[in-house]
This record gives sequence, C-alpha cells and structure tokens, in this order.
Amino acid sequence: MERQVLRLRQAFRSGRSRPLRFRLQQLEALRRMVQEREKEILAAIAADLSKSELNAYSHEVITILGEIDFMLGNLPELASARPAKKNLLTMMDEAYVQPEPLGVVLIIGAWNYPFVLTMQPLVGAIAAGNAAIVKPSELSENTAKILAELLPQYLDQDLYAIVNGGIPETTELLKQRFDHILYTGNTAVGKIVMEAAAKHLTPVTLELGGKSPCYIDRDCDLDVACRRIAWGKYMNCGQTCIAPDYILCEASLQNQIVQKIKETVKDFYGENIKASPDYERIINLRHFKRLQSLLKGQKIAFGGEMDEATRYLAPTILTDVDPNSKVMQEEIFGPILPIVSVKNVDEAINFINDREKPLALYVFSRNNKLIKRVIDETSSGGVTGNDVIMHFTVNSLPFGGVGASGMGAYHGKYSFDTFSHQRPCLLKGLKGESVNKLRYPPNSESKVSWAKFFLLKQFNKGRLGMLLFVCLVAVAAVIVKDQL
Ligand SMILES: NC(=O)C1=CN([C@@H]2O[C@H](COP(=O)(O)OP(=O)(O)OC[C@H]3O[C@@H](n4cnc5c(N)ncnc54)[C@H](O)[C@@H]3O)[C@@H](O)[C@H]2O)C=CC1
Ligand SMILES: CCCCCCCCCCCC(=O)O
Repeated sequence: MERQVLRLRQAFRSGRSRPLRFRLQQLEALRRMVQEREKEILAAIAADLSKSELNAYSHEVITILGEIDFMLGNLPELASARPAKKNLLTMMDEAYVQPEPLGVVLIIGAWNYPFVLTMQPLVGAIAAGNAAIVKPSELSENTAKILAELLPQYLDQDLYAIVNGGIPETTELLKQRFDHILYTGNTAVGKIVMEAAAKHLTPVTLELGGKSPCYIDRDCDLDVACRRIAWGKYMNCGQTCIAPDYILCEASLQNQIVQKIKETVKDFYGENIKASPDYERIINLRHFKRLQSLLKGQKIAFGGEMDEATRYLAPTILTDVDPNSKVMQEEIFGPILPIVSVKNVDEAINFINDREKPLALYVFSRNNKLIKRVIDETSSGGVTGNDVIMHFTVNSLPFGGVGASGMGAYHGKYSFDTFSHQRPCLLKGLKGESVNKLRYPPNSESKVSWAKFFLLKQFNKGRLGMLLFVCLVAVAAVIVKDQL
C-alpha cells in the first residue's frame, strides 16, 4: 500500500496531472470507458443490486456522464486564476486566487450506488489535477471488480489506482498519508476515517447518512406527493442515502397516505412486485435481518412480506409509529416507511430539530411560505420542496451533509473545489519602498493612521475609480514619504 501511494505521489510530483489539457484528456478517456464498456458496467451494477440494466443506467450511468460533461465544459473556467480585489497598499500589484490540486487523494465508496459513489468523486479529483486512489465497497463486488479491470485500461496508471478489499485493506490504506479523503458510508466508519485522517492532518469530506424526514402538509396534492415519495423511498429498495426515511403528518392524513402509496406501488410494480424488474433486493443477509428486526412490534399498514432466500422485502408502510421505537432510532436504509403523527408544522419542526441534522429534508405543501418556513427553521444537508431525491441530480447544487450527516460537499463545481486548494497569490514589484515604510518599525501614531487609510479602503477596478485612486495614492505617497 505504502509503495502504491508513493508511486502516485511521485507521478503527482512530476507535474503531469496539472496541465488543463491532460485533465481534459483523462476525463474524455473516462467518458470513453463509460460509453465503450457500458454493457459490462451495467451488468456489474445489476448483479450487485439485483437491478435491471435500465435502472442501473438511469440511477448511475446518467449521473456520471452528466458530471463528466459538466467538467469538460466548465473546467477551463474553474481551473483558471480569479483576479482578487486589492487594497490601496497593493493596488499596483497583481492579486489573484489560483486553484491548485491537493496532491494524492483517497476516495472510499459505499455499495448502494457503487458506480456513482466512486466515479463522481473521481471526476472531481481528476478535474482538479490530483492523483487518486479509489476504494470501492467490497459489498458491491461486481462493480468493484469491473472498475479494477477498466480504470487502468483508460486512465493514467501512475496517477489513478484502484484498491479492492474489505476492512483490512481500507484500514491499511487509512494509515497512509493522503492530501484529502472523501468517504461515503455510515457514520460509525466515518469517525474511524476522520480519526485516521487526523493523524496526518488530512482534510476529509464525509458523506454520511441519517434519517431524512418528509413532512406532508394538510394543504397538499396528496396524489402527487405520495407518487413522488413512493418513487424515492422504494427506488433501490430503499437503499438510498437521501431516501425519505419517515413521514411526518397530521394524524388525519395517515390513512389517505397509506391508500395512495398503496395504489402507486401497484402502478409502479404491478400486482406481483417480486416479478417487477424495477424492484430491487436487499444487499445482504445482515441488512435483511436488521430490517426484519425493525418491523417487530410495529403496525404494518401495507406490505411487510419478505423472503429471506432472495432478500426480498416488500414496499412497507408503518402507521402510528412511536418516535421512541427502534425504527425511529436508526437510519432505515430499506423499503420501510414509518408515519409519525404530529399536530401541525410547528410540532414537525420541533421533531426535526430535536434530532441529528439529517442528510436531506423534504416538505410537501401547496403553500410556498410554509415550505420556506420549514427550510428557515431547520437544518439539513439538502432540501427538496414538493419532491424527493431530485436535489441530488442538480450538479450546480452542492451535495453533502451537515452535523451528523457529514461534512463538506461535492458535485459539479463543488467537487472541483473540494479537491482544490484556493491559493491566494499576490505578486508585487520591488519599487514603492517609500509607502512601505509605514509598516516597518519603529511604529508611530502617524504610521498607524496612514495604515488605516491605506488598508481599510478597498480598491475596485472601475476606470474612473482607478484614475482617482492612482492620483490619491501618488499624493499620499509624497505626503507619507515626508511624514514618516
Ligand atoms: N451521504 C452520501 O452521499 C451517502 C451516504 N451513504 C450512507 O452510507 C451508509 C451505507 O453505507 P455502508 O453500509 O457504510 O457502506 P459500506 O459497508 O460499503 O462501507 C463504506 C466503505 O467503508 C469501508 N469500511 C467499512 N468498514 C470499515 C472499517 N471498519 N474501517 C475502514 N473502512 C471501512 C468499506 O470498505 C467501504 O468502502 C448509509 O448510512 C448511507 O446513508 C450512502 C450513500 C451515499
Ligand atoms: C431519472 C432520475 C434519476 C435519479 C437518480 C437518483 C440517484 C440517486 C443516487 C443517490 C445516491 C445516494 O445514496 O446518495
């Protein structure tokens, strides 16, 4: 492991990953990989998650193609230096912010969207000019295997590597020094990652989970709300980090919601859900049993059927759920949808604020003011009003958690920024010592007042302003020279 990281570091130090042309060429190669090897990639994702290839394409491949296209279109602008505002003391100098790559970064992915959660950060790391090691989840072994086979065929092998394996391999990797770690997965392992990173003072982006609430207001089109919620909850068999975890609503809405979700499930998956190519399975027996245990003692208003041999768990709704029950204590990450009654929106807001900050928050209402109020009075990684999941698909929005649901963000420009250092650069000439005297010892009252004059005035580049300031500074320089 140590040698592998060293090899990447040497390649990074050679400067090869920095030129814009190289980054664009690697991103194009990645796009070619996705296009040319689409069948193999889809088959791997499908095998890992018992997913149809059509769903594998729309849940995962589209996102990556969109992300690569975004970077190819925007990289020249993202990577270029941005001029910065100057003060009077530096007005004749050059000030700019130059994004620079961090170095060798580590990307640790989770199993539930195994292609997106490894490739989307990798696009950002390449775009920002880094070397990268990708560590896919061992639970999605087919995707991990195909990535290990394909990435070296398309990308520069000295700069981009893939490490496969489980906890021992990840633990070994985490002992190495990286310049950034982006980890996606559960909160407990997030803490392990952060602790290991702290030993090297490595910055981390932690994409974690949590219980994402979904409030349905009385003033709402319930047909639309229930259709959208059912889509986001049961997609990928509920194994989506931003799936609506539970519903909060007034008690009087509960039965209607159950009825409408029930009808939607029939529309989506037909009478025989098990036979639907659009309904996935639970990733492994451990998770299946965990979900099974969440149903104990609950009132199952819909669904609940299961088959251990195929890890099938039907779309399920629980009603009159006690907020203290187990299903409300941990992230569900499966197709179980509890409904918790609240009296009104105030109680819903308090309910949300009494718990850890979630990764996503959903509010359904015809009343935009109510939606804005919920946004203003709560906190979460992201929010979608009158829909679920969809904020993930907008790559001009940062994607990430807050508090217990994570730190940092990525997607689009935010990925580029996550994997870059914004380096402030100030280039001065060797003239102007007369004005510089005001910062050299010995200090005096008069120097302080001149420093205040020069430093507290911002200089903006309008033509007239420029002319005025040049005159002002010239006069000031003469006065200062005489007085200091
Ligand atoms: N915020 C986000 O973007 C996303 C968050 N998630 C969250 O991830 C969780 C599900 O993922 P997991 O089951 O955790 O995925 P997982 O079991 O695939 O683990 C994630 C990664 O951590 C590594 N890992 C596991 N145990 C480790 C240990 N003890 N030491 C070092 N590395 C270790 C694995 O090898 C894997 O690469 C859910 O809580 C979900 O909400 C999932 C997808 C996206
Ligand atoms: C056509 C719509 C496609 C929607 C794709 C949603 C993908 C969601 C991926 C969420 C990954 C996660 O668990 O963080």
